[in-house]
Amino acid sequence: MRSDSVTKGMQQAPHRSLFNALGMTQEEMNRPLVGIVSSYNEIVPGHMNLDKIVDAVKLGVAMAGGTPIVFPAIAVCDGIAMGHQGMKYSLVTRELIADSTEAMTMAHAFDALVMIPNCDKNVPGLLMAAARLNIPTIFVSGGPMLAGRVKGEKTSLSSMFEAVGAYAAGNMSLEEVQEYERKVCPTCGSCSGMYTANSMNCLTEALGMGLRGNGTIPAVYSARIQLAKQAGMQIMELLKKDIKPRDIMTKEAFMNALTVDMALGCSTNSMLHLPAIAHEAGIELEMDVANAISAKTPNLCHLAPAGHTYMEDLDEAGGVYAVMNELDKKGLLKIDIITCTGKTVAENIKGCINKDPEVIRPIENSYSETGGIAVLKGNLAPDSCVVKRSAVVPEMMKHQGPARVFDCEEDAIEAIKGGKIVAGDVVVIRYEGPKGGPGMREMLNPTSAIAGMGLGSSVALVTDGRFSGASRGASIGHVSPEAAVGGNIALVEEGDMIQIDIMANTISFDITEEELAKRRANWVPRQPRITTGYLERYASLVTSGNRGAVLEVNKK
Ligand SMILES: CC(C)(O)[C@@H](O)C(=O)O
Ligand SMILES: [Mg+2]
Repeated sequence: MRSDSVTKGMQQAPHRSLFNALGMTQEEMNRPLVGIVSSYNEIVPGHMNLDKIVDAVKLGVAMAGGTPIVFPAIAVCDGIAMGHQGMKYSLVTRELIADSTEAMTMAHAFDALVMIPNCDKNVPGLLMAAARLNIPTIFVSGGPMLAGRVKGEKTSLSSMFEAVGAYAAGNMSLEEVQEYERKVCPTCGSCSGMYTANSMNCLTEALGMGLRGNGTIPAVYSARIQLAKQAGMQIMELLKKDIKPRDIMTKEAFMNALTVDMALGCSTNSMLHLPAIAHEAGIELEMDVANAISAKTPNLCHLAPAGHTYMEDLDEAGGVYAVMNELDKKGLLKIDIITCTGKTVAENIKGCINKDPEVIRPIENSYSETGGIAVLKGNLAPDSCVVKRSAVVPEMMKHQGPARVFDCEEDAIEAIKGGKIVAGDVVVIRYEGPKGGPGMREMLNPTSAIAGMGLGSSVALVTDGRFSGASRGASIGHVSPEAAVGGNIALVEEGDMIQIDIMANTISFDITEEELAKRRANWVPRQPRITTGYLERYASLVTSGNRGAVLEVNKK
């Protein structure tokens, strides 16, 4: 056992003295040491219940003969970090979570790990750590929040953000906004639409790293506690059989995850995180691959913000396995690959039928023949950009309009709220990329303002930053290369005509080669906005959005 190096032999007598200090018995020291990575804290609503999950996992591990040992991971609430400088510190925590988990695991020679994430960056951060460390690992998340209820209708956080836009446009009263404020987030858990946290928790199941229900069982259901106990017991099975993350997270598993992503209509952030996780597993996931999968995968779900169904509905309908079952009818998944259940995908999804065709469309009656996400390319984004196609209204699938250029999110918000953006405009927000921000801010405020002010069917937004899973409309993000490294998005000028064709996967602006060369010659790099601390180091190492914004030494 890996842990023998801290528990067995004469040289380890000092180590054992410290395990004694922890109150551990000799029996516990003799058993496999299972690290439980707890993302519990008191600021993230999606994490405030993780202490209960941790307790249940510990019980499961102990029941199956292991010694559970808890250590923490930090976690940011993107909702609370939204729309201010704090959002620069969100994506960047993904790397801190991965790195600190690596450090704790290596330092203490754990034999196996149970990862307990829930919100946006903890899921990919811990999946990255799992792929990097490659010791037996299983995931159990905290689970989604129940939907809120306003005026008898289910609702969620995306409507809350849009209510602010509606208020600014004079379309909603203060009392109504306050009612949303009180009611949209009624329980603990990750906010109840197909936002980033739930997208990533569902994809953990699709990747084979979490048990059935990991993505969908609501945080407040007792079934979530049972799932945690099962995960605790199952890690001991994985340890016995020596099934490791890279045995599970193969190229085929990532293809399955991308396929499920397209069917579920996941957050565009999945297009950052899946390549980053794959990179840790030694697999390079190109954006072109995502597009090829999107081209042949029907979109089956329209959860909020694309529609009016929520995670609790998806769970009732049969969850991720039921979606996979639909996809399997057209042979869209690799089903003979191993998962954390110790079984293949085929064995896992057998008999998991779709119980609600309103929530999971049958494959022969999909929302669209192609997937929820589209990757676009053209002179505005030579290395690609992404859009949640399933949340774009038909009128905006093809759009042409003048560029309205802003060099930061705040300036764009001021213009939108000030009524300076009109129907037809294409709002360009740049210098918000991984290096430029730094930290690639997630911009739910401008997209919600556009939607809430009734401009969703006439205004597009293009950025080298990123979006929330709660963003809808023609919100096109991750433009690569980003402005800060001199990408073409830095060369766009106010009034340039921009053409977007989402079904054709193209995005460009009208400019001659000569004019583009002239603008490039005149372009002067911006001074970094932040020159101290973690963000300075992050900006110096981060790659572009199309590479998953992974950190790399001495590379662009
Ligand atoms: C606040 C949200 C909704 O969680 C957002 O951060 C997302 O990415 O989906
Ligand atoms: Mg987010």
